[in-house]
Amino acid sequence: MSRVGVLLLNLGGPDKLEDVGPFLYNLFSDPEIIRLPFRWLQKPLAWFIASRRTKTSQANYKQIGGGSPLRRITEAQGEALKQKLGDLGQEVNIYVGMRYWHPYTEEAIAQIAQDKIEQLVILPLYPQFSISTSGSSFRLLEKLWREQPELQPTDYTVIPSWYKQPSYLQVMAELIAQELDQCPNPDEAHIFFSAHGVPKSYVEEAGDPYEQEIEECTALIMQTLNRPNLYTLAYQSRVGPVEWLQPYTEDALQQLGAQGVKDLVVVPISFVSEHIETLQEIDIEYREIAEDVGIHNFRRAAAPNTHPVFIQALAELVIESVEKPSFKLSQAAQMKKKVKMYPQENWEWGMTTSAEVWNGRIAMLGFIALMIELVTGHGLLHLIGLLQ
Ligand SMILES: C=CC1=C(C)c2cc3[nH]c(cc4nc(cc5[nH]c(cc1n2)c(C)c5CCC(=O)O)C(CCC(=O)O)=C4C)c(C)c3C=C
Ligand SMILES: [Fe+2]
Ligand SMILES: [Fe+2]
Repeated sequence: MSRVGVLLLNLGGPDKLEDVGPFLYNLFSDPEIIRLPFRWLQKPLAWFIASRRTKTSQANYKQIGGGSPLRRITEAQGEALKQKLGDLGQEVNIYVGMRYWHPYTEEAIAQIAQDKIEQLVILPLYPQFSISTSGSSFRLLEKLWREQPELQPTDYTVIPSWYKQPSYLQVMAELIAQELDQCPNPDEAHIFFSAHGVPKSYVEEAGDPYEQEIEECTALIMQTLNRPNLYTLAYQSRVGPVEWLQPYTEDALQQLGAQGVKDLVVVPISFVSEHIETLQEIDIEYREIAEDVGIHNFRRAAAPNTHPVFIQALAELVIESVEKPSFKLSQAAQMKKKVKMYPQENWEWGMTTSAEVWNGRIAMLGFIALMIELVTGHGLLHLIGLLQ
């Protein structure tokens, strides 16, 4: 029997307040998070935005105990999954690969090679695909294995997205029902799906399937729940002044308040663990907005975390993917053929470095323009909304 490993991909989060600055720098250095026409601009801009955001972000992390619970929860999910798969007769090693903080994806793949894993299942802990999340992690894996082919396991398979998985839909429905049943009139409470947003251009220009997968997922959860409640889908956590997917959570809450909604169950939909956007943004910021507009019974469905039905869902995904023919990172790219990844690379998944096309003179002029803009606060990046 071959040695099987499961690589859980996740975003990562700062463990303590001092980590917030470097974590934000890593995040904004990712061209799948800030899409710029020039690669050389990425690092200076990441440094600039991270420095400006660190204080606010630290204040938010302070409100949830001084750090992200993401590592702890992801590792607990991994432990529970290993146990569950063992019970089902499938012995596996579990690895956690975070995109922007420890334990980094680089560390995970080094360990996978050291453990001589022959068959690897790559499972992103994002139910829906986005260029900015699973796409970014897949791209990193491709790059790492291209640079160090000796680290690549003999066989691997990717699960690109899994929002239709029946046990996942079931756990989401159960978590919502639990909150509805605490309301005075359970059928009258409004269900409010709050998905993490992405800039609108990701969907409209780069072909990110994220919005469509979120909409489909929401409808499937409502079908599984099978209750008569009205529901809304909105997008949270907008960063910067460019347009993101709409409606924005804060606007939708105000609208529902104005319509006289009193009981609300918020459902975080794009992430499977508690993190800063659930514990701080929803539980503190959005609750305050809701209460101000008269929504007095504001409840939130818990994230699936280590709920046994959720762990069952992950186990089913792994078992199915081991049995099926393997699905490669290049196929994940092909499947999303219209998905444009790095803008610097001519909007393709491949590694053609178009940066070389830009001659030194243009780069130097651009660099001077950036420096002037950072000092004066005026210029093209402010105009197109990349700087505030
Ligand atoms: C499916 C989930 C997520 C999508 C899509 C996503 C896109 C996205 N995020 C930013 C900017 C930030 N994200 C930050 C934290 C953060 N993001 C997600 C998930 C998605 N992001 C999670 C789970 C977390 C939190 C990790 C934790 O610490 O618990 C942050 C840092 C926090 C803050 O300062 O608010 C930023 C910044 C962009 C720009 C983007 C799409 C382009
Ligand atoms: Fe984010
Ligand atoms: Fe946020």
